[in-house]
Amino acid sequence: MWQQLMVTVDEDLAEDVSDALMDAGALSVSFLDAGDQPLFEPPPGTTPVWAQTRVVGLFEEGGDLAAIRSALGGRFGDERLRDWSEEALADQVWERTWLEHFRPMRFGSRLWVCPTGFTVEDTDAVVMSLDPGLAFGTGTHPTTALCLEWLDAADLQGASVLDYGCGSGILGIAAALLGAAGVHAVDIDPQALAATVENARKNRVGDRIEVASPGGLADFDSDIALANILANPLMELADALRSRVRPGGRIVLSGILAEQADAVASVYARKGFEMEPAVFREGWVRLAGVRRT
Ligand SMILES: C[S@@+](CC[C@H](N)C(=O)[O-])C[C@H]1O[C@@H](n2cnc3c(N)ncnc32)[C@H](O)[C@@H]1O
Repeated sequence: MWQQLMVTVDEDLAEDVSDALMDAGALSVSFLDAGDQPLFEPPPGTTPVWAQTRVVGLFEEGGDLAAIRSALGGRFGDERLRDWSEEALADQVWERTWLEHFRPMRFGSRLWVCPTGFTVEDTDAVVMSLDPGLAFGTGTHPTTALCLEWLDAADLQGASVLDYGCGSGILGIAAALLGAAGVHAVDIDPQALAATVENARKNRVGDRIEVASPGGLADFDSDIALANILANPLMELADALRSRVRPGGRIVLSGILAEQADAVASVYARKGFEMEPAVFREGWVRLAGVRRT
């Protein structure tokens, strides 16, 4: 058994209360919209913000939740911590719980990502079955979705693809299912490489996907390199990624916040890529470009 401790706070206090719950021994902390209060109208290109957040700490059975409540009240003020509640939870596999809310999703015109056990009633569909394990990449994040839509619209027949920062392997596997002849999938996280191998096997493209850590990457030139990481590592990796894209080949970058798009695009333009206009979604950006010949 486990126990959950929940409290509603104003949005600006949520991070501090989360840190305090972790310091008090929480195994994880998550944020929920606190319910029916109005959503602030988000300015274009930014992520919506809720006025109040329900902060949920997960603890092992037997922890003294009353003492934790009292300590947080003393630190932040009881009046700022509203609607405390506690709940006992039965044992379950936590990293899989979210899969209950994961449903088939379509990206572009024909590419679908489906949790194991679901089917898609569309005869033209290209369907990826996905269990991300502990690695990032289900298609629910806007940056992954932007890359999947780019792949759906591209001609990948016979292409050589690099998936740099592969996470669950979602982008490389999508490329293989859409016709790529070979994919190199790279990550610094061994769990991501393990998830990619397993997901590639499940989607019957294991023979076309090679996984490696950045230092173990084989010598090759790709037609397309995808990297959904974050703006700073993408700028640091510009030379390494350029060296993996053949002249005339394409680069697709995401994990970039809207306000970082110009900086990342100009680094890649300086490295010899003809950059296209950025595509924006929910405060995130996808950049794409062609390596000049
Ligand atoms: C945001 S996730 C993207 C996962 C997946 N490609 C997607 O689009 O959903 C970023 C991944 O990049 C990996 N990563 C971060 N920095 C890296 C680096 N310098 N080299 C290789 N992988 C890196 C992380 O471990 C993580 O799995």
